[in-house]
Amino acid sequence: MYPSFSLTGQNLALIRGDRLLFKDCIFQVKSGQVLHLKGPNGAGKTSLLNLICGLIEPDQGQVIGEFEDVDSLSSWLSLKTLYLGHQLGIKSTLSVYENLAFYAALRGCDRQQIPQAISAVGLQGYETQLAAHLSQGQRRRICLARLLIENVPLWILDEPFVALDVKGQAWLAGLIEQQVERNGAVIFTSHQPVSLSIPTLELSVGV
Ligand SMILES: Nc1ncnc2c1ncn2[C@@H]1O[C@H](COP(=O)(O)OP(=O)(O)OP(=O)(O)O)[C@@H](O)[C@H]1O
Repeated sequence: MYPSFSLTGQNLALIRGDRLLFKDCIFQVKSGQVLHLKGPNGAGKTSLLNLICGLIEPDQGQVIGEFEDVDSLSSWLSLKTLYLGHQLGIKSTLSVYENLAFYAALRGCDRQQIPQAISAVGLQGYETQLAAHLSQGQRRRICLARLLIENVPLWILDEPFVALDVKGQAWLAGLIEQQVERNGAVIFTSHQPVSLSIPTLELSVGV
């Protein structure tokens, strides 16, 4: 079980280019919770995820974190968060295994978990295939295998269900539920309805 934590967005406003994407945006997600960000294309969901991760600064308001063991929110986020964005972060010239070994080394994780993770995402038999030669859904699965290798309490997932088949979507929903059972938290965006068997917080992003 992960130690308890919370992230709170207080009266956030964000301008990108010359457009106000959102203002007076308030949210809270605690360990053991799931937050689904909703809104039409261009509403600012990815921008809000970037803001929560500290990659961009709000024009107003702030994100406050409560957590143990780490002295600043930026340190906590870099150690305790896995952010899987639209860009999969997969290197085409590396194999499935090598892509995951790269992230395991980066995060100081045990490589021995990689074969099991590859199998769990349905890529057994593809270990030595270059990512360039895989389908979009299979490339997405490499990226999702990181959830099984990097043992962190907060998952931030931007459209994680895209390109997954029906079975893959159900598998990912189950993985999110397991993360919550471990006292982790998940913030995700999805244009598709997502059926989770646990209560889900929702936030509509936009002005
Ligand atoms: N660096 C930037 N400079 C200027 N405008 C930006 C920048 N980044 C994003 N935007 C604009 O902010 C708006 C919101 O983008 P964002 O990606 O956050 O939307 P979204 O809700 O995630 O959309 P989608 O559902 O299509 O993924 C868009 O109009 C986009 O063009």
